Order: sequence, then structure tokens, then C-alpha cells
Amino acid sequence: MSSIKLHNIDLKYQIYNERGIKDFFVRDTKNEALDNKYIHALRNINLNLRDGDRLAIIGHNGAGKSSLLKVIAGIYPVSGQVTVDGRIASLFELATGFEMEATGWENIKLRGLMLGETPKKMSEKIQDIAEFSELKDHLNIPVKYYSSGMFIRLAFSVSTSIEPDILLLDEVVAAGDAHFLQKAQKRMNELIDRVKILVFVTHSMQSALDFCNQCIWLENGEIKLSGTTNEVIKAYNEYYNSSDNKLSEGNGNVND
Ligand SMILES: Nc1ncnc2c1ncn2[C@@H]1O[C@H](COP(=O)(O)OP(=O)(O)OP(=O)(O)O)[C@@H](O)[C@H]1O
Repeated sequence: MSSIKLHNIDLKYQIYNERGIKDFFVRDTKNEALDNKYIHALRNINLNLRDGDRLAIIGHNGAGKSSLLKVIAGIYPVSGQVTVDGRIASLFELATGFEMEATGWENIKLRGLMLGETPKKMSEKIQDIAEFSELKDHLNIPVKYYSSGMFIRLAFSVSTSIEPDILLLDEVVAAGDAHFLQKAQKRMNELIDRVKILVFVTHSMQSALDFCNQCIWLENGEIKLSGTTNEVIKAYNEYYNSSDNKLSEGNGNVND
């Protein structure tokens, strides 16, 4: 039985102003005013997911969707309680976490181990992963010589080869060129079908409806509405189609 429980989650990002050479000569009172500010990215988030739950997270740019995904993945320390039971696969920010001096082959093994596979399992899977990536001879060279599309192919191929209980997915996984994208989409759909819990950040209402049975709508870091995907998307569309709310897009979560 897998589960995700979030209790009273609160996340603030501190903003640090980088000081350049200009600041030695010019006193910029406007910049000073920005020091010691923070962005209140998530407030009072409570969530309870179990096997069979497929949750879409929707909301405008800067609403806190990716931050929430990262909190569930355990990337950010937060105030509140995060309890996750089950093996997680994260499909976002795919191109980070490579060992730049290591070859493609070595990175496949390393990432597999990082994702919780045993060395034996990785030896069994490595040929399939390599084949799916279609990187061929490039797998023999250090990944510092890869293009960004090649990074994504490699990371996607490994990340989707494991058998997670929980899948954390950001729709902005653009996996290489059109041919690879099509293959990747199929592999992703199969993975979505297999996992016990899906948490899916998306701007596409159709994707939310296709893949998810539950939905939360985030606004300024708070859950504005949660319910079935149908209910929440209907309310979201009605809210933003009403002329009164068209101007209220954007974020007001920068604070002293
Ligand atoms: N690493 C960071 N450091 C500081 N602020 C951050 C960081 N990441 C996100 N933020 C801020 O936190 C808020 C929420 O950002 P987040 O990326 O979670 O939103 P989002 O809903 O995923 O947006 P989008 O739809 O544009 O991807 C924004 O105001 C953003 O500026």
C-alpha cells in the first residue's frame, strides 16, 4: 500500500540579491529594499493520497505546482509534515544530476542506483535502456559532450525503466526530437498505467482529464479547490472565463 500525506505544508524561498561590481559604486536603494524578502510558495497544504489516486495539479504560472511536486519528492525542507510510503520516480528536471565526466553507460548505472535499483537489476536492464535511448556510440563518451536533447533521452530512458509505486510527473518533459517524443509518450503512458499513485503537474486540462481522477487547483501557493478532475476543471474554467477574474492572473506571493 502506497501513500502520500502532507500536513500543513509551508514553503518559503529566501531571495538573495547578487551584488555586482556596480553595487560598489552606485548605492541602489531599490535593490536594498529587495534584500531579506522571500517568496511564500506554498501555504497550508494538506493532501492525502492512496493507491489508485491520480492527482492533477493545475494553476497559473507561479502558483506553486512544481514546488509542491518537489516537496513530495523530498527535495526541499519545509515546515509541516511530509510522509511518503512507496518508491518514487520523479520525471521532472530530467537533465540535472548527471556525472559530467562519466560516460553514458556509467551514468545509466549511477542513475539507476540513485533511483533505488540494485546493481544486479541494473545489469539486467542496461541493454534495454541503452537501446531505448538510441544514443548508440555516444554512450561510450563522457556526457559533458552531449547535447541537451541527448541528456534528456538518456535521463528519460533510465527514469522510466524502473518500477515505482509513485510517479511525480511534470508535463514539461520534452524528450528530444519528434520521433523520440512519440516513443517517449507511449512509454510514459505505460508507466502511468502501472504506478499506484500519480501526481501530475499540467497546464493542459485535457491531459488532466485523460490521466487523473482527482485534481487540486493552486493559487498563490494555496489550494483554492480540490475534488474530482471534472469538478475542479469546470470551476477553474468558469472562474477564468468570467471577465471579473481575467485580470487577476499572476502571483502576489513576494513578502517581507
Ligand atoms: N528555486 C527557487 N527560488 C526562489 N523562488 C522560487 C524557486 N522556485 C520557484 N520559486 C518561486 O515560487 C513560486 C512558485 O513557483 P513554482 O515553480 O512552484 O510555480 P508553478 O506553479 O510550477 O509555475 P509554472 O506554471 O510557471 O511552472 C514562484 O513565485 C516562483 O518565483
